[in-house]
Amino acid sequence: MFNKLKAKLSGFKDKIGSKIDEKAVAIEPVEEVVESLEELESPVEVSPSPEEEVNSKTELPVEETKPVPEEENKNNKKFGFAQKAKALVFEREFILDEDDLEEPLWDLEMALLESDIALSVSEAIVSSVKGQLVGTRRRIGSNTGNIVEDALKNAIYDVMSANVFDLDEFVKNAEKPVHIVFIGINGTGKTTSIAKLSKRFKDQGMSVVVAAGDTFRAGAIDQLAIHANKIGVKIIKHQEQGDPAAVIYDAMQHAKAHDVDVVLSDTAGRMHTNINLMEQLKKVCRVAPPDLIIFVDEAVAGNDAVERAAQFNDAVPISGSILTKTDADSKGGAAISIAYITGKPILFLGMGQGYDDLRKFDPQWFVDQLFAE
Ligand SMILES: Nc1nc2c(ncn2[C@@H]2O[C@H](COP(=O)(O)OP(=O)(O)OP(=O)(O)O)[C@@H](O)[C@H]2O)c(=O)[nH]1
Repeated sequence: MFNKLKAKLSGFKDKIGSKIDEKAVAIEPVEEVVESLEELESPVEVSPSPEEEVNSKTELPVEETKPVPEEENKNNKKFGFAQKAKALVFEREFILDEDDLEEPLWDLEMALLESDIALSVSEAIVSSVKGQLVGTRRRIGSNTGNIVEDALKNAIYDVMSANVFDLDEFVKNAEKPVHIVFIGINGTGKTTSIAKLSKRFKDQGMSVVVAAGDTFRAGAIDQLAIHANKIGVKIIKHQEQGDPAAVIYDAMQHAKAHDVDVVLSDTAGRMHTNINLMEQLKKVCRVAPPDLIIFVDEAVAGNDAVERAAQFNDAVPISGSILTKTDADSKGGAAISIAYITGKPILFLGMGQGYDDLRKFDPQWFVDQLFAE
């Protein structure tokens, strides 16, 4: 999972590491300067501490303070510089500045874009990483990997954690029946995700009905019926080519009459650009108002999935997304971008074809996966 993206992020860490090594080597000559300054220095008085200065000022009238001879003042300055340089070198620290980061950050942005992360999201990540690293003091020879990794983790976590909410908790606490409508294009795993969630809610002790609202594609009703049968939940269905709003309305009536907890409504796959089908979706939402609308798309579609999510969200405001086929996704771009672009959270990740291959989305878990050995 996300192997290509993992390799790219690790490349960025290495690049910053080499920058730091270069800078460490460049600092070495300063040590020689310090040594030669030390040879030059004649013993001089150390400048008084601020406390001594205050005391001396209170003890002596201002006019009695003697001016420091010019030669002695020079030595003091020299001494001050030598002290500072010594501190710099002996503590062997330096500060990362914008110049150090310019090239690696450019490479990072390219790597993120190549991983199908949307432009605005890549920019947000790069700007956050930059903000965290510029001005960071580093001890030469210390482990730089951690600060770079932490900066990347924070930046990715921030863009992925938009309005996170817990679907299980929502369903548990909402007035029943809870109605959830699933939308998206053909073949991305909508029906399979409905089946997975049916099992999840059933395993939590809730009663579930599925509504065969995809009356458009031949075989879609049978496909859902097979899943419902395997999982042991009721299906409400009409004839193919029937009105999806009518099927879903019936499913809600059935749920109310039989105290069913959750109604999961399938809908026909449709392109976000198909105005008639999008109008049909709005009708479904008017006739049987959903508590939640979940957009389903496949992670492997990358930027396309993110653009579709944004356009569906404009037509019927989605509550969140399920990204399927993450088990086959090496780039991770859709997963990283979708919540930031839509402002709606990822709810679950589909991670295989089995009913239990559904993972509740946790941005921290995702970010940790990206940096796992
Ligand atoms: N590897 C993998 N395959 C998945 C996942 N989710 C769904 N699939 C497979 O993707 C294919 C399409 O899934 P469906 O659930 O039929 O897709 P759909 O969106 O309902 O398609 P339509 O009925 O055409 O609208 C099936 O072969 C599923 O088994 C997943 O998380 N990982």
